[in-house]
Amino acid sequence: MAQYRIVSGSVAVISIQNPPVNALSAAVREGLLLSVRAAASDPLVRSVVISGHNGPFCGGADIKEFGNVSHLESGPHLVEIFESVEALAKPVVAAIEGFALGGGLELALACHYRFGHSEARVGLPEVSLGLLPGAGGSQRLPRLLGVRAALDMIVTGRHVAAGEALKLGLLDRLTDGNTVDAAVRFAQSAEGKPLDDRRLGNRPCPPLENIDAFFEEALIHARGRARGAAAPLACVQAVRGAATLPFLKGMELEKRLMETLMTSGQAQASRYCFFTERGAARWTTPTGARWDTCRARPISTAAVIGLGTMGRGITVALARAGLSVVAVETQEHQLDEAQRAVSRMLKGGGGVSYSADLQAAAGADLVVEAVFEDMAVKEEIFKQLSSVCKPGALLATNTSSLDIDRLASCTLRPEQVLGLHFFAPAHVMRLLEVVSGPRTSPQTVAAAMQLGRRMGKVSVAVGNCPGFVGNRMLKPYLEQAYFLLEEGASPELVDAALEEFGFPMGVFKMSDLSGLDIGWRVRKEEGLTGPGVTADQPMRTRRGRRYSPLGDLMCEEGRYGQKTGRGWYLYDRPGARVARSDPWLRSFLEEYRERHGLLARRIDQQEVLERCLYALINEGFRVLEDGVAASPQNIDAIYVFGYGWPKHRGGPMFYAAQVGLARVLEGLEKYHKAHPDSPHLQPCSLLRRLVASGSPPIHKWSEVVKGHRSQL
Ligand SMILES: CC/C=C\CC(=O)SCCNC(=O)CCNC(=O)[C@H](O)C(C)(C)COP(=O)(O)OP(=O)(O)OC[C@H]1O[C@@H](n2cnc3c(N)ncnc32)[C@H](O)[C@@H]1OP(=O)(O)O
Repeated sequence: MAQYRIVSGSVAVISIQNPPVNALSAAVREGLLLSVRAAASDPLVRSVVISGHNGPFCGGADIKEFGNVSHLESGPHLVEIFESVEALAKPVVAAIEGFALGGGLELALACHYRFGHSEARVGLPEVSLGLLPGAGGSQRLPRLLGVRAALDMIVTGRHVAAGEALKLGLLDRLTDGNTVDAAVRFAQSAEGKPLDDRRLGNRPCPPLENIDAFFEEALIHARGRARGAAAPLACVQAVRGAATLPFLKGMELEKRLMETLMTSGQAQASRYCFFTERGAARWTTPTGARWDTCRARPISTAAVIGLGTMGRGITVALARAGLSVVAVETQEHQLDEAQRAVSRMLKGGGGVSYSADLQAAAGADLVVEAVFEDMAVKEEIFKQLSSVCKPGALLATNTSSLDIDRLASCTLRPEQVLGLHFFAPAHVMRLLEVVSGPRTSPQTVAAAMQLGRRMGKVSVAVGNCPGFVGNRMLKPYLEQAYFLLEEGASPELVDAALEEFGFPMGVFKMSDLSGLDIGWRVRKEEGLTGPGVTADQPMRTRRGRRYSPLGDLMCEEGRYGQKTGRGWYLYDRPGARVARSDPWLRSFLEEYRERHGLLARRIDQQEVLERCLYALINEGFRVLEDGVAASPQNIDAIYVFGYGWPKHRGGPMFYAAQVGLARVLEGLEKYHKAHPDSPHLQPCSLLRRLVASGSPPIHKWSEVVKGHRSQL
């Protein structure tokens, strides 16, 4: 689908037409090539403008076709089309509005001139799909911008705003007006002028000194950031080809690298993440409410109660989304400090007012309570909010694990109570768990989901249970990590295995960063440790299950992690970030093992991964079984956008499918046999049923889940 028309007597305007993002589907590719040929052969046509229909220039290749070889191979290939564009003997101008991304920018690079709207953005984001710019982009961009700037864009995949693109030389001109009209005028002025120098395929790459050393360093840098992803490294190799090989040889290299990436599990996983991120917007809840059947009331004013780290971040996120926010902190000294911190983050006032009085929340459409994790305190606040707030106002808690229903019961409006579980730092992290209880109304969920989108979050609707989805699944993962320490592993060994898998941080470094005292407080609330535990109770057993008191003992020593300068690792000072091994911890673990008659054994990285990840995945199946998450895709979105699960591994449930459900089951059976006192290792019945049904692909799991739901 490409529209072809002649304007101003001599300019062929080819308009890509494939809403919503004008992706280059087989039909578009067919239409584009036919149009280019028509323009080439029509003697009346003296120049060409390529644009996108109804706004965006082009969002790139059609990602939906990638999983389907027959679709991908039908119609002309992008490389062939772009060659025809570049070879055209008449000037071709790309008129870029909205965005030119991936194949869209590669098309623009094949044009002889690029006109952009001042609000447009351009980029080669293929790397985040586990790919490289495989339609000439890796070869043409370095020839236009030079190696450094091109490599940065290709390896990071970042979107570049029009102003920067102009400075880089990626766009030739900008306009604030109608881009197509401006491009048409320009195309006419270029008619008959020589084009050889405008064809990037004809140009050499601008020279670079110490080319070998430059790429050596680029590779090391990319490897350090890639966390096991292959695409960034392939991008470096392809750009090196552009810098060192003639164009056609470089194109051959690009093709070879692309073929390897395209068929890889990593590209499949990254593509899956692209769609799970967007699919989360089509939410459903355990009570049967759906995204397409309820309308959300817009929220324009909000109050945040409690201005600790979370409350401040939430205030910033809400203000940046354009809401007018009143930030409430009853402790005056905290209020002053918070006001300064929020203003710094917002670089000014940003529509936020401050108060020490809960009454200030009276006029808000939404209240987010973000005080510390103490049920009694939260209950008291919800009681007060119920009477202070205007009718219709939504009351949300930012608890990470406490019971939403209990808080709803403290109010006279349980249908307007929900959880908004932000992740720290709340103004940065993409994930938002929108937690509904059995009495939360569909309109309340709809409003929260809409607000999440406004804040630029990946919002996932989940049901209410301890820890919701993310933290519930994290618990068995953490538990296995503690057990591994008891059995002979070190925090360094466990973290190395997880970081090699692709997590930005291993479990113990993560725990030091977020603070060991948070989990300690939750365990005290749950009666697992603290004054409620009697002296006659065995230290390593709770409620008939294996329990590791290691985290509690660390807290009793005042080792809360980075904030105290000591945790699972040692830090130079409280608040410092660089983790060093701590000889104290080694002795502490040795003494602990001796005291409890535990024999340290050799533990390898494979066991670390299988015990920690399979336990987490197993809980994911339970979450599905219970209906707390609506789909495995939602669980994966939570883990990728909130817990650092590497995108190129798709998320825990996708990973389980990729490893093979039968293998995961076998692993869990093996470990449960070795550790029968650890119920999290006992394979859950949904996993067993899926394996018994022949391990269907992930998008078919819901059929097996359906007949199987427990009543929450
Ligand atoms: C030989 C191979 C050569 C080249 C390789 C490539 O070109 S790979 C593709 C490179 N392009 C991209 O990675 C861009 C991906 N898209 C985006 O980043 C955003 O969608 C975009 C374009 C910035 C628009 O964002 P916006 O927030 O406005 O919309 P949204 O993301 O919700 O997307 C709307 C619907 O369009 C679907 N979609 C987006 N891009 C593509 C695409 N390239 N192919 C197919 N479909 C695409 C997206 O899934 C949404 O669908 P929906 O059903 O509504 O969820």
